[in-house]
Amino acid sequence: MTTPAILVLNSGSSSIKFSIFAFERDPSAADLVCGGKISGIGVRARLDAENAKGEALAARSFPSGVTYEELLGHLLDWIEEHLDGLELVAAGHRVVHGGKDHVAPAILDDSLRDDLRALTPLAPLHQPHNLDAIDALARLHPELAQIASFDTAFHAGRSEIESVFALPAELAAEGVRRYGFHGLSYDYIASRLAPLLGDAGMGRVIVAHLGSGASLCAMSRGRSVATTMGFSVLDGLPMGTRCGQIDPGVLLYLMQEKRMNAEELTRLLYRQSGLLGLSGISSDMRELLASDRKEARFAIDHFCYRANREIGSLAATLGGIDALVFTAGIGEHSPDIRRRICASASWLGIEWDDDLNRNASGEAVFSTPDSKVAVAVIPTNEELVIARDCWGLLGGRDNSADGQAAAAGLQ
Ligand SMILES: Nc1ncnc2c1ncn2[C@@H]1O[C@H](COP(=O)(O)OP(=O)(O)O)[C@@H](O)[C@H]1O
Ligand SMILES: CC(=O)OP(=O)(O)O
Ligand SMILES: [Mg+2]
Repeated sequence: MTTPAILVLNSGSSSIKFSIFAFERDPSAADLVCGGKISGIGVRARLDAENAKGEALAARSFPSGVTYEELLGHLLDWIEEHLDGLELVAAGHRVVHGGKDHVAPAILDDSLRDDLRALTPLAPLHQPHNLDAIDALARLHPELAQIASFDTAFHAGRSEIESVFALPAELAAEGVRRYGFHGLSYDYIASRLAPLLGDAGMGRVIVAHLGSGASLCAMSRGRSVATTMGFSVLDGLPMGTRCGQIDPGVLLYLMQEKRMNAEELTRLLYRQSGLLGLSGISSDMRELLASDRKEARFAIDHFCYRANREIGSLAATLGGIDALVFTAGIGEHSPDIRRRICASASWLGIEWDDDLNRNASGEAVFSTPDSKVAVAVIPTNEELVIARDCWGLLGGRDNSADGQAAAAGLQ
């Protein structure tokens, strides 16, 4: 007897996460069979995996210089060797950019893959890796249904005022717009707001997704109202290696005076800026927090300063906030960064309990009972959102090619 299962792959800028869920009902966290990640890509890559009970299945480091493609190959080999008793019926992928046309999860076919490849210049740290994972899996399992879930989709319902740049209108019609990203993460967090925070969760909420990539999302009733990332994943907060918000005049200066071409600018803005560029030490927040060098402290100070400025801006779009929620690598694991951001945003009515913050593990509220604004940590679960998308497209129907096409409305 084999258990039907969904494999979910989430390729981020510094990590490849995976989860395998049993595919017998609309998935919940309880249907996880095993999962893990390759983390520290570009810094100190390692693979960790565990089963549903939290028991370690793999813990392995890779030599420096190992490429993203090689790591993906190692991960897929590891997964193949651990499919005992499981029959994969679908694979779901996080795809960072869906562009203006793809605003709902979809079954991958050649035409969708071509569309998504064309968006690579808008997300060069992500889109090629997302698509490479899709292609690698198609080679290993040509019959397997593959599904794309888009980071941009959660933000698709924002107002036109929020979504445009003040550029000639033809450019917006062509797709030069603010899309917003980290939508799978925000979608998951939105689903946890009411259970954890009650009415405050359904009110005006800012979610801070602070990972290698970092953004903020202002939500009202669990829907995206405004967000810090824009046309590409460069905008908004400074990140591990990305610059965040920048005056476009800087780019004109670099082109005209420094003669930088598009490739050089791409390298500078996506790979050499942010925490890495500012500190000259590392893109990894853990390493900066552990360093006593003043450059590391300055980079962290700037990161927290920018987060506070952007929280102010998003709070203005909501007319005040009822809750502030932290998630992703830094947001979930660094009480220090959470404390600093709460301290600078305390003018919004935030009061927090230091002990609760320091000891937060899993989902945790760490505001004081009198705080006007609830403050919480919610570990994100982009993989579960993707697994549910797979279920929504394929679930409850027969999983033959005909059944899948019918489920997707293709027949
Ligand atoms: N305990 C920790 N304290 C501070 N930062 C952490 C901690 N654990 C992870 N991080 C940071 O989280 C970031 C990676 O976040 P993650 O959401 O996993 O990244 P990705 O964008 O690749 O999905 C890195 O900067 C890492 O240093
Ligand atoms: C959209 C984005 O920046 O993703 P990540 O944080 O996973 O790099
Ligand atoms: Mg991520």
